[in-house]
Amino acid sequence: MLWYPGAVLGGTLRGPIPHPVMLLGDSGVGKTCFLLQFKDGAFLSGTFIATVGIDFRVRPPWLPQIWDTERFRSVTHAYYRDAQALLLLYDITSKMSFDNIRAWLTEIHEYAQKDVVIMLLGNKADVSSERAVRTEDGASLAREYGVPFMETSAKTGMNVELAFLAIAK
Ligand SMILES: Nc1nc2c(ncn2[C@@H]2O[C@H](COP(=O)(O)OP(=O)(O)OP(=O)(O)O)[C@@H](O)[C@H]2O)c(=O)[nH]1
Repeated sequence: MLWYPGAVLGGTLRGPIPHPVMLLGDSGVGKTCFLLQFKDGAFLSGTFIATVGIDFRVRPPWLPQIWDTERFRSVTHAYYRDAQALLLLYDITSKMSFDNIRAWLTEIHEYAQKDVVIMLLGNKADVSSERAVRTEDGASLAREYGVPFMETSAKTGMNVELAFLAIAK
């Protein structure tokens, strides 16, 4: 466990976080935004996020222990081994991203440590008009795999800090 310095987190969260935490999930589910929301409460939309994404690829100094896995695809499996906690995201407006969760979990069980802490997150919960995955379906899949679940929004910040707190327990 380590304590993240306030400068890294911003906001109010101070506490032990498993080291390291990885964010997983299909492209576009909101991993980068989720991380940014956690880091400083900011939400970036549209094209600007692509620019930010380039910085993520070289892992900025303020982000030493949290890896945005999509950007490190080629070495992902090695990183799985070191992860103590995984946040697995799908997009509630994308049925495909939800359907792919089973494949992600298979990969996790194959490569991650046996005692890794996993949490399933249905992100973009603020876009209720375009919802394609029911909350019950997310909860039921999570039950099937024995992992905790909640819906989040990297845009409004809903449950973002809570998710990191939950995996820190
Ligand atoms: N409405 C809404 N949009 C979101 C949310 N999270 C992310 N987005 C948008 O979804 C798009 C993809 O977000 P990213 O954070 O780049 O997704 P990613 O999972 O990092 O995608 P890759 O980098 O391709 O792996 C962006 O246009 C974001 O603005 C959310 O909670 N609500």
